[in-house]
Amino acid sequence: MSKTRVTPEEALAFHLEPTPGKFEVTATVPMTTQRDLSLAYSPGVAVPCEAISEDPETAYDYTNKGNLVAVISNGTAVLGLGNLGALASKPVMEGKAVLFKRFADVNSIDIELDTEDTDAFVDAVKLMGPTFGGINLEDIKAPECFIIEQRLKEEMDIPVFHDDQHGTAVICAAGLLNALKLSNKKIEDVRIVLNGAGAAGIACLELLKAMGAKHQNCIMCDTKGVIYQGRTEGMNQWKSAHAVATELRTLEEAMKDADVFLGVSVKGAVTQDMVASMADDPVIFAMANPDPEITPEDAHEVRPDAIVATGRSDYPNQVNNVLGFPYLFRGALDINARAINDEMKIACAHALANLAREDVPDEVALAYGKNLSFGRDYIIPTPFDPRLIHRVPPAVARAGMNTGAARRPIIDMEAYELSLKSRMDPTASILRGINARARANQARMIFAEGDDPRVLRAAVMYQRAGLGKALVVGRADDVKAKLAEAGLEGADREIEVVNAANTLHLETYKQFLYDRLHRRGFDAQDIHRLAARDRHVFSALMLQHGHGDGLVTGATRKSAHILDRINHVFDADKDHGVAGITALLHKGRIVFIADTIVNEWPDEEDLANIAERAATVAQNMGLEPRVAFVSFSTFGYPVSERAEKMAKAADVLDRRGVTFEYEGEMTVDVALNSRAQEAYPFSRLTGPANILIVPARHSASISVKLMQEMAGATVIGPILAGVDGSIQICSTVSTANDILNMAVLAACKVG
Ligand SMILES: NC(=O)C1=CN([C@@H]2O[C@H](COP(=O)(O)OP(=O)(O)OC[C@H]3O[C@@H](n4cnc5c(N)ncnc54)[C@H](OP(=O)(O)O)[C@@H]3O)[C@@H](O)[C@H]2O)C=CC1
Ligand SMILES: CC(=O)C(=O)O
Ligand SMILES: [Mg+2]
Repeated sequence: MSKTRVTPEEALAFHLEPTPGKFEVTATVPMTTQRDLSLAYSPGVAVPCEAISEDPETAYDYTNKGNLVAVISNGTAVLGLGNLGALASKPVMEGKAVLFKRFADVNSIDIELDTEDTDAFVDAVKLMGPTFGGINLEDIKAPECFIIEQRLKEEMDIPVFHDDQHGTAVICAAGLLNALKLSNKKIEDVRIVLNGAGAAGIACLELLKAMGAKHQNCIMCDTKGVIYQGRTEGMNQWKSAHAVATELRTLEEAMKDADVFLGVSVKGAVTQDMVASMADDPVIFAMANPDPEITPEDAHEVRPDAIVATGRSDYPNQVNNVLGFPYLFRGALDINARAINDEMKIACAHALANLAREDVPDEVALAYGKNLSFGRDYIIPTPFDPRLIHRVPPAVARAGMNTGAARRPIIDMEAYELSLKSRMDPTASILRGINARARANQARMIFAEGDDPRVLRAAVMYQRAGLGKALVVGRADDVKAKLAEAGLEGADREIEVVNAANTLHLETYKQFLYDRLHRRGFDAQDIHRLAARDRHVFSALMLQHGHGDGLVTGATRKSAHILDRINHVFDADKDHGVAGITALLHKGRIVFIADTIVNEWPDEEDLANIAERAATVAQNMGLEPRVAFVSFSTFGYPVSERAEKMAKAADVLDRRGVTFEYEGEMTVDVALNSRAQEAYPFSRLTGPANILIVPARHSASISVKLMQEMAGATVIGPILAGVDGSIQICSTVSTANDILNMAVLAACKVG
């Protein structure tokens, strides 16, 4: 993994632009009309106020309390930079707030308290209790942080969690579980040296001991060296609890033959000589921020056998509490927890450790520019792993419910996990319904491109998810080798590998193709080549003959090429009413755009066909279709012959007597915005359109790609509709997950 260098200028510009700081507050309710104002403010607001006064628990229903966390600091231990004071800690606290939002959809606000007085700090936070669903304490130095957290926990009825203590401890434990697994060592046996006896250090050692590390095997150091029994200088009760009977006095002495070094102290506290003196296969977590106790380069130079982690995002193995606090709070908030207890933290550590041992999704590889698989450079999931949001909070919530921390236990855990998926990824809720249908259908899915690792992984996922049988077209030895390379050794035995050499049907396929193509310029030799050597044609022939129920292809070749090949076997063209429909998912909304693949320049009859196809797809995906024929004019103004066909397409549908809603022609804003639609009371649309029929393929392509690039919309499709066989064509940039989604669509026969 290459180091991403950030210059000081870039860092300042990032915080300055586009507006100073890192977030703003936006309203979730309409605030436009007089009526909105009457509801949001006086007099309407009085009603929830009285309801909460009568029953305080309803604050979780009528206010944002249940999803609002305060990140609170006094700036006495800002990262590893020391006591910079409350104001200077604000960039870190704003940063934590946006991490809460980005990774777990927790709303969060930073609060910097200008005091080093423990009582004043506790009083201030306590008084804020009604506002928040949880309190995340941050960068408060030890030992005051222990007193502050303890008192607030006792005196408040919402989770109070000092991130530098417990967030760090959870991640450190998760990473260590996996690092020890890789170096074949047991936590009960290893000698651990921890440098930095502050907030993070004390909590890390406490959790590791709760998970099996032996007191006598753990040496803790601070600025004065080893914390041994009998030491008096620079001590406090929290350090004393970890003092051991030992002759060792310095970090250097302690490091000799140690199996594990954990650094939560300051930059450069560890030397190469110290690392060189460690036991075989040493584990080094240099977690000080922003600069570690020793860089991975320096550690590896003297100990190539070391497993090294840091707190930074620009090295492999980022052991940083960003993997913990968003998900711990998500799980805790979702059960309206009274506290985050040890069981919830340990459940979080195990969920993280287990996730790192699983196959890594392509989205993660794309974000990091590298394929990751469990090993010395990947012992802990990366922050951009999309599975974290639906794997970690349920583990935390379950542990909270089992230990009495929940005010409102979750009844249906499966539904909860699905809601977490859709919370961060709007595709998930739509895919949920069709996934269930696909599972019920148990379709035999043909994956045409068995030489592509993404396709192979999608095929294995399809089968392992219980969606049906995966039939992979490819060479058996190649499939086996590529699966092993992708970390799926032996999975070739689960799927069925099919090819022209092992099928019993090649002659039947060839005869079919010959009958279809011999008057279109194909001789017997061409037919043999197509049937036996072209996997798209071969796969289409399998589907045509009922030797599979659906087909997914397109990951390796452009869609025009694929469509041409499929047309050798099926009538997948404009003249047979086939259309390509692309679903765009953005901000919890789904809009279909058509035609994105088949009709280059459709006339009004074609446009009406496309609308019918798109309506069927929408219905098959559980939506009530509302079609808008879009252009640059609305109901004849401005006048242009280019827009005429869009208005005429609606007339064609009138004649056909279709039963879904449609209207046109109109501009995209009128189509999508109910307020803009108010200017056209005669319109037959009862709400914003969810299907946009565009004038030509180029406008479809431009719209889809613009939404994808500018707005970050999720794209599904193009979904091929109207073919006499369930075929889906994915794109060459598809991830394994995208390919799996297309297989699910094919299994549901949405087209
Ligand atoms: N990767 C991650 O996720 C996280 C990393 N951290 C990092 O851990 C470090 C400590 O944070 P935190 O615990 O909150 O801070 P604290 O101020 O609570 O504790 C700092 C501790 O480090 C010790 N220390 C300072 N300098 C040295 C040194 N040269 N050698 C040995 N010990 C030293 C101090 O010793 P003494 O008691 O003698 O003063 C103190 O015990 C920071 O660098 C922070 O960025 C923290 C949280 C999360
Ligand atoms: C990561 C973090 O919380 C710290 O370094 O303080
Ligand atoms: Mg911190």
